[in-house]
Formats: sequence, structure tokens, C-alpha cells
Amino acid sequence: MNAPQPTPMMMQYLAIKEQAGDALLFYRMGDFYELFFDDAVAASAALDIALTKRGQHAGEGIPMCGVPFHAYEGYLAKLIRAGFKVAICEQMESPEDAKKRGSKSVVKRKIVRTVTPGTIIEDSLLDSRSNNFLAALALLRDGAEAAIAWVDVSTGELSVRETSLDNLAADLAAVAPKELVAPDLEEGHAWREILSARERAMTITRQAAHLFDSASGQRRIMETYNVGSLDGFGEFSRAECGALGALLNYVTLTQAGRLPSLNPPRRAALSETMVIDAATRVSLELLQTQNGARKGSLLWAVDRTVTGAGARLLASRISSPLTDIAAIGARHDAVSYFDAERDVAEDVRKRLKETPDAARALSRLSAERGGPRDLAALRDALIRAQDIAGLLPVDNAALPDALRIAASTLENRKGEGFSALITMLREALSEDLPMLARDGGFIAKGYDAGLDSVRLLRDESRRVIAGLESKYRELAGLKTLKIKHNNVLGYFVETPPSQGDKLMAAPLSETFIHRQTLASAVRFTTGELADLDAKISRARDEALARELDLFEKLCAAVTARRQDIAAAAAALAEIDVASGGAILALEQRYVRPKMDDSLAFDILGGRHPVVERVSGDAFIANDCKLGDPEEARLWLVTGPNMAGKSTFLRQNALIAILAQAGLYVPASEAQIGVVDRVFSRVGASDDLAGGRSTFMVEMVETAAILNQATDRSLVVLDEIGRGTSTFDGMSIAWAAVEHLHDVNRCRGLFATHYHELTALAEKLTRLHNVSMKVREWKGDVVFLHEVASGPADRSYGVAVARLAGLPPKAVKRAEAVLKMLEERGQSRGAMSELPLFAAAPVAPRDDTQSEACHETVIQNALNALDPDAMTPREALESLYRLKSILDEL
Ligand SMILES: Nc1ncnc2c1ncn2[C@@H]1O[C@H](COP(=O)(O)OP(=O)(O)OP(=O)(O)O)[C@@H](O)[C@H]1O
Repeated sequence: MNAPQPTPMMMQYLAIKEQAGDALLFYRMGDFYELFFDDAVAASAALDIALTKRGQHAGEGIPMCGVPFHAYEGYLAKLIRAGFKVAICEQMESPEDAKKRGSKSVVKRKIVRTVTPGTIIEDSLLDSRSNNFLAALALLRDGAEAAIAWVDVSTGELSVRETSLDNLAADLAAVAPKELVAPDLEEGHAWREILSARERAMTITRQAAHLFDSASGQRRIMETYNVGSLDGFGEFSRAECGALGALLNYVTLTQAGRLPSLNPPRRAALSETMVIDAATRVSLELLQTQNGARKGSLLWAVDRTVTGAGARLLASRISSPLTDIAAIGARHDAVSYFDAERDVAEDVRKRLKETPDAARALSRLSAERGGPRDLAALRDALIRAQDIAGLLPVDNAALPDALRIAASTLENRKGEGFSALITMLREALSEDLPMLARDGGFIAKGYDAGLDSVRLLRDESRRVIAGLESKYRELAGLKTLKIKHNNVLGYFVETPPSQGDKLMAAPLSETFIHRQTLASAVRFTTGELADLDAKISRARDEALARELDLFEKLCAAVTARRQDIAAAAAALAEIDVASGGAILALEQRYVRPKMDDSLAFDILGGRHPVVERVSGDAFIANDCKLGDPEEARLWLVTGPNMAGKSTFLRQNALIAILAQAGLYVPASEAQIGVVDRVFSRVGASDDLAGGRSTFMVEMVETAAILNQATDRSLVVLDEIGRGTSTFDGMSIAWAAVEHLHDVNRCRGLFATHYHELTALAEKLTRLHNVSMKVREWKGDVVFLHEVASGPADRSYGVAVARLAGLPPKAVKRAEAVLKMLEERGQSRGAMSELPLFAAAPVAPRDDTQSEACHETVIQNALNALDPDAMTPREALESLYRLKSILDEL
């Protein structure tokens, strides 16, 4: 038996599916996008929609599912978030046109774009406050030359930098692309290993090596920016050209040739930014917490921006702090201006709040995917830009350079200004705007005489129709006769069923032509009505064609100015970040850090931005003084668990990052010699997927720090070596401190539970012991969260265990073991002499009655307290009081 032949429709589908490659194919059929075969199976599982079988096309059941066109964006968003790519295939003609062409059943179809995690431009699929980067990695000469380029297709921001095997992980962590285009590397290749490690955080799209070639990259850049040479862009290395070329190529491919507006590529040299490796970013929770939430991150604590573009800019600044003192100072100057001019800051922010996202609207319009509302968004953004520029007069001598440049960009002072464009858009657009241009009705009355006269014709005909109704009622002698409209019949006359016969009989049948009989009505047309209907529909088509033509002209006028508009949008974001920084400084008492090229790290009254935001006034500020010629370079921090060591360590790393991102810092004073790299290992994590134990991860990370930290770096390390046996761990911690002190010579904070390490301060001249202060009261411990000079006298581990609610028997036993260990010295011998825990005698309870009585007294005293209303000191005093009550009992 012969295999069934695929139908012409299925042959068309298979040909288009081949073009879609690894993307799911959304195949437009009427009001649905349909998916077939494996695509259907994958989509129905990911979207939780029904999978059915279609039998006609190839003679057997083909798995299929579909999503309705009017609601497809939600489904698309879900698939993209799940890491899929989706090729959108549209019908390019109506079935009627296909029939006219002589094709029986197959209408022309074409992939109009492929949506991938890194190439989204639809607002509904994007988070307005987050960047959505697509990156490309070029490796030339097997990685001897390498570069990474990245773009946010929704805003057109494009950057490129050289990278290396050592820096790639940090670069990828800094950019955090949603998708990376990379050459297809063979198994075991060192670069591939680094990419695989990040595969969970981004989609990797592998492409043939020749697409990353430098010469074709150069051609692609010139084509994209329509220039004859690369001279205007500054010098790009061969690898940078390769990465940019591959990136632009992929964007062109996925957008089916309709490129969104892209800014000229900006070179982001490695030396200009602070290096923060991937593990440090996770540990410091810069843009998101370790659970992936924005709330609780550094960005969440310091973000006071009021626009999406401002939030995105702030996120990239925190992600890539600067190292150039002048550039950092320029950002601080801008915050400082708004800090001094609070009223101006408030006025500016009021207007910013009403400012639409110009960068994203512009991008959609440039990619020919925008609508009338995007034009209105640009108009309103430019109007607000002018208002804001008015609040920042460029001749004001107090205005810092960064704001002066921003204000002059907002008005496009060096160009032709935006007034003409604003006037044009103001006059052109009507009040109520449809989502899509093809819905029509968005051009304002009075803007185009031709359109107005067509509309007049249409309205005139509508009026005539309204008049016809009374004429026909009179003619037929029927009060119930009505003229109605629907999409199938156009305008028609309708009567109740009981009256239909009257119109179908002579003489009325000469005027009324029967069209339809329904249970509830009988419908007719007349020659006059048909003429008017045709006139109206011609006028409607003509009006729409005219509107679409005008829309195109408006878009062309806007996109012709896209560089200027993009610059104004960037200036608005800059002003948002600076004014938000000033508001933050005011609300949270942040100060401007003094930046210089010394090796100082001198923080007075430093606070943790996130813990402080959660705990409010109860947060205890602490100083940190490192690197001064006379002072210590490294602090060894000891103290019990829960005393605040990790908080102290992290807050200082965060202060360095905030300062160099161009923001003020949570401290009463700060002087920072620019930091080139920040390393933070606070809290161990394991890498089960990578097959590495907690201890192994810790050692790999410690190795990276000891190998990479320079004398300009800031290192914060918490309890290195705790994942192994006490003696191994202590030896590793010991050696790490010595290495940081003598070899790396960096500034750093090193927290440890190994008290033995405190003896190192006698040997290492620039190591200083500090400890977290606690109060002890008859075996209980109260945390003061204050950093004091000198080592901790005890570890208080057992006291903390008691606080945590360990059963009293276990606590008593721990105290006994501890005492024995302390008496005999901490040696393996001492440990082996200890009797087994289970065999330990437990003192029997005696005077239970008096204990119960004591409990009541204590309970009453406790009930009288309101911990939420107390400061830590009041709490401490209450504890003392409680203790004295207990003593008296
Ligand atoms: N300076 C401070 N002011 C107020 N509260 C603080 C301060 N520092 C820390 N805390 C509070 O104490 C808790 C414990 O802090 P942290 O985790 O830093 O202690 P730790 O000494 O590192 O403990 P461990 O050794 O168990 O990791 C924090 O969750 C925070 O709420």
C-alpha cells in the first residue's frame, strides 16, 4: 500500500517549519495560531492546553494544538519564559485572494519574525524595570582573541567589550543576558565549560563559527548603520567586530529583516568597570536575592527611580560600577545637585512619573511593530523632556556637567530641537487611540484635508441612512421598521417576523428586496441603501488607507530623528537616577563618598542598605577603617553566630559598589580609594548540578580570590574552611589570611570562628583583630551588633544554641563537653577521651514546684514587655532586670 501523500497545505507547513529551525512554529490559520507534531506536544505541555489529533493532512493523526490569535501574547510570554523560541508565521493573503490567484486551499504564508528570550520588543512580554539583553560571544584564533557584544533590542542599547577565558564568567554575570549567541564548540572545550555553567540562567543559541568572523562583522556593522566605513565608531578590535556582527546578524534574522532602532555600539572597556565575579554577585544579592526575588536585593533597597528606563539604567550601574574617579565624581555631582535643590528634584520627579518609555516606543516604531499609541508615547515623552529641561536651565552655573549635557540633550539644543516634531504629533493624533494602526480613527480632525473630506462623505452617508429610516417607516406604514448594520449584510432594513410578508408583497416589494428570514426578524435591502452602503464602505476603506499612509509618514518623521530621541530618552533616565539618588540620600541618610586613588577604605557609621531597610532605626552603624598607611589592611572579625559578622562584611562590599556605581552610601562619612575588584564569599553554597560539594565550591572560589585579588581589591570572606575538619579548615583559613596579607596585599574583612587565628595579628603587621560585641548574663548572650577592637574572648556557640531553643539537656551536655575541651586543650586526644553522648548521665529534675513558680513570675514580667516598641538597648536593660528578678527568686 502506498504511503499517503501529504496535502499541499502540509507541504507548505513542512517547508516553513524547516525555516523555523529550533523555534516552535506558530502557524496562523484564521483566528488561531496552530502548532503541529513535536511543537504541539511541547507547547501543550508547557502551556497546559489540550493536545488533539488532526487526521486529514498526511492520512494519519497528527498531534496539534492551537492558541487564539486575540490572546496569543500571554501564551507566547509563557513559552519564552520557559526558554522556548517561537517563529510567528502569518497568512499573507485572504483565502478569497488565494482563490482568485488560482490556489484552491493554500494561502501564502511567511515567518514574520522569531521571538526568542533575547529579542523581545513587545511591552506585554517585557518587565518595564529590567533590561532584556541578548549577547553574542566571538572567539577568534581559538579564543586567543575574544569579545562579547550585547544589546537590549527593546531600547537599542548596544555595547561591546573584549573578554578572555578568565573574565568571561564575570562578564556574563555582569551583563546577565537572557540569551547568548555563541559558536558551536566541541565537548570539553574550556570556553564551553564556562558557558555550560551558566546555561541555567540563559538560553544559549549555538551558531556556525563563520558567523562570528571579523570581516563579515565589519560589513554587517556598516550595513546596519548605513555607513561606508567604521571610522565614526572609534577602533573596534577584530573580535569586537566579530561579536557585533554575529549579534546584528541574529537580530536581523529573528526580526525578519525589520531592525529596531539600535544606538551606535558603545565600547565598555574592562578597565573602566569594577570586576565583580559571578559568585560575588550571588553572595551580595545585587539585583536579585539568592532566591531570584527583586525584593531584598541591593537594587530593591536603593531604587527610587520613577521610570522604567531609570530603573533599567540604575540596574546596569549597580551591575557595572565604574573605576574612573572623574566619571564616578560626575555621577555624584548630579546626585549632589538634586540633594541641594530638593524642590527642583521633586518637580523633576513629578514630571518624570508622567513620562512614557520613549526608548521602547521608539524601538517598536523602528521595527515597524509600533502603533499610534507609541507615537503618542513619544510625543508625551518629548513634551515632558522639554518641561524637565526648563527646570534645569543650562546657564545655571551650579548645574553639574552631567546634568547640563542631559538638559541640553532633552531639548536637542545642538540639533533642530523637538518642537516641530511635537507640534506635528500633537496636531496629527486624536484623543482616543487604537492599539493597532489598522483599526483606524487615530488621525485627528483637521490634520489632513483629504482624510477629512472622505470622513465627511462617510458621515454624510450615515446621516442620509438615519433619515431613510423614517422615510421607509412612512412608506411601509410600520413603526417597528429599523435600519441596522452588521459585517455580513452591511446596512439592512429589519422588521419583526409578523410584518415581513407585508414588505415582500407588491407594491412594497418593488422597493424592499428580501435578504434573510430569521426566527426573530426579516431583513431587506433597497437599491438606495445598497448604494449608500457601498459608498460608506468605500469611504471607510479610503479613510483607512489614508490614515495608514499618514501613519507611515509620521513614523518616518520620528525614526528619521531616532538618534536624537534615543539620546533624550537616555538623558531622562540619567536624570531619574540622579534625582532618585538624592531622594534616597534624604530618606535614608546616605552621604556622598569621597573618592580618590589612595588605598583607603574609611567608613564611619556604615550600614547595610537592605538589613537597615528591613530593621529601620534599630540598625547599629559600624565603622570600618582599612588600608590607610598607618592602619590595618585586613580585619579579622570574630564573634558569636548571629552577632552580625556577615552583615558587617557584606555592608562594606555594598558600600564600595554603591559608591562606584555613582550613588551615595549608607554611612555618616566615607572615603574610598577606588576599588578595582570586589570579592565576596559569605555563606557557603553547593553546586549539586555541577557535581561539586560545598567544600569544593568554597575552595575553587577561594582559589580564584587568592589568584586574582590585587592591592586595589576589596575582599570579604566569611568562615573559609568551615566545610572540612577543624584542623584542615583552620590551616586553610590561616594560610588564606597570610596570603591575602602578604601576597595580594588587598583590603579585606575576614570573619572566622577559629579563635586561634586571632594570634596571627601578632605576626602580621597589617592585620587587626576586631570582634562583634555581646553582653553575657549568666550564660545567656545578648547581641549588640557593635564592632569593637580586639578579638572575641569566647565563641558563645553554646549560648546561641540555647537561644535557638536546643533542648536544655543537650545544652547542658554541650556545656560540659566544652568545659572539658577547654580544660584539656583542643586536641584530638581530648576529643577521643570524651565519653559517648548517649551514655552521658543526665541530672534528674528535683524541685519542679519551685521552678513552676519562678516561671510564672518571669512570665508575668515578660508579658509586660513590648519588644516591637523597644530599642536594642532598652531590650538589654530589660534583660538585666529580668535576670535580677530571677536572682531574687
Ligand atoms: N548592625 C546591626 N544592627 C542591627 N541588627 C543587625 C546588625 N547586624 C546584624 N543584625 C541582625 O542580626 C542577624 C544576624 O546577623 P549575621 O547573619 O550578620 O550574623 P553572623 O555573625 O554572621 O552569624 P553567623 O556566624 O551565624 O553567620 C541579622 O539577620 C540581622 O537581622
